[in-house]
Amino acid sequence: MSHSTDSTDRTDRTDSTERADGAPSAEGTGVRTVSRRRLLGTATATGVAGLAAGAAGGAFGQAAAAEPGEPALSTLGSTRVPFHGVHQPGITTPLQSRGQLVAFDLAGDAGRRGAAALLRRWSTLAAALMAGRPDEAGTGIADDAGPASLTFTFGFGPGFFDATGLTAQRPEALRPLPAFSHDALDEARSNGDLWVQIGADDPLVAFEALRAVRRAAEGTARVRWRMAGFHRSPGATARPSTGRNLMGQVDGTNNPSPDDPDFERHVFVPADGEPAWMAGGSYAVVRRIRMLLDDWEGLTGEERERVLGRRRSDGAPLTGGSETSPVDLAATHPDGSPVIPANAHVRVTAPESNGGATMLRRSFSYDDGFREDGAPDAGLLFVCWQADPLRSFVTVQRKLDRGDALSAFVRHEASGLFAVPGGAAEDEYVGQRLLEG
Ligand SMILES: C=CC1=C(C)c2cc3[nH]c(cc4nc(cc5[nH]c(cc1n2)c(C)c5CCC(=O)O)C(CCC(=O)O)=C4C)c(C)c3C=C
Ligand SMILES: [Fe+2]
Repeated sequence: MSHSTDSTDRTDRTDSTERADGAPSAEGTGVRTVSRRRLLGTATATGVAGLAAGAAGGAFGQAAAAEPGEPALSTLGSTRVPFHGVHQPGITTPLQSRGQLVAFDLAGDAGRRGAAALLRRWSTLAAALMAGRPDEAGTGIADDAGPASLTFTFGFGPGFFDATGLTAQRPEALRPLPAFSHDALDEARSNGDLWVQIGADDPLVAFEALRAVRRAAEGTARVRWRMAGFHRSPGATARPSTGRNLMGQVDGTNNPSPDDPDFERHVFVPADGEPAWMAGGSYAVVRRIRMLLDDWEGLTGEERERVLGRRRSDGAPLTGGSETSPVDLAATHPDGSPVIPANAHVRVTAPESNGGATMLRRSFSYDDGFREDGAPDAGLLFVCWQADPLRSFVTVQRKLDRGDALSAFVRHEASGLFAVPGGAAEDEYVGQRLLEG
């Protein structure tokens, strides 16, 4: 575990107001274009950022060059992430500003053949849209935009295996999550046979992608639930920095980094792991966690910081230093009380408090308006990735359930656990090793 940069939501995106011909762009148009020289420079920058992820088999962005005589797309729009690879995209890809999470249930007569055909269609579609090729079956929602770092990530829920006659292939790690005492789960918005995570740096691109996966599923699977999330827009801050959640906290600091020697082991199923079709894959835990924002905002700034164990202003631990300084869990005040309170969220969740349990958190915020009682229906679409959910998420969530100061201000309202197979090779579709194995 490193206390270094957060690999998931920091990226070397270059903001430029130069036009394709090198002249500065018109003030106030909001359009950002880049010169070819700048574009290549940016491609290198994003490539370097991506190589860390790429070394872990993750995705990296590439800025697309414009056709001669055509204005270049902005770096933001033209950045694309490869679909094929050892791991699926959307796990180590820097977190995009828009997320669409959608779960499907297979139709009763779909069976293994129907499921295989669907995964083949989805993979073809994802590869095309992520490369910036238009969806011929669509209505052109995102016609003017580049792929904007679009990613698709496909997963299987526990029910998928019975529905396709592949019960014997169901991973041991996909056992249903235990009930936690603070859960208030809505079954209609939980679980599902299939799960698709879509990320993009443009809302229209993300929405078109959602429409496309839904259209391709027609007759084979129907939508069970859908959740839309967001994260800070690239370029919104003076320099790339860890984003904040809707409680105002810097969130993501202590994520494991692809540079950590243990990263692969913690996040991905090894090449010789079980079951064999999950090699290079990962398990995603998805939790819709509503924040009790009115209660939270009723606390003083100091109280909020003690709930978390970090400063609001810059995310530094209460034991001092900067955002990336190690959290000193042993530090005490002169009266002997711990500087990081016993029930502070960062103490309860730290790997040191959980026998080394580690997960990669890659969550979106959500805002679904107001509930009937007037309270905000907003919070975190918590998504975490790990090689072993029992060892990682379940261990930490059990501990949170027993005594986490943050728990008084959140409600877990929906839940899912999905087996996300490894990435598809060039001549493969996602899940082929399971469905044709
Ligand atoms: C079971 C796992 C976790 C759940 C559920 C969870 C919910 C949750 N977390 C925040 C905000 C923050 N969490 C932070 C750190 C952190 N959280 C978890 C796990 C879960 N969080 C871990 C493993 C860690 C890292 C611990 C460490 O190694 O120090 C932080 C601090 C900044 C950071 O490191 O990311 C914040 C902020 C919310 C709001 C939330 C539910 C809505
Ligand atoms: Fe947390």
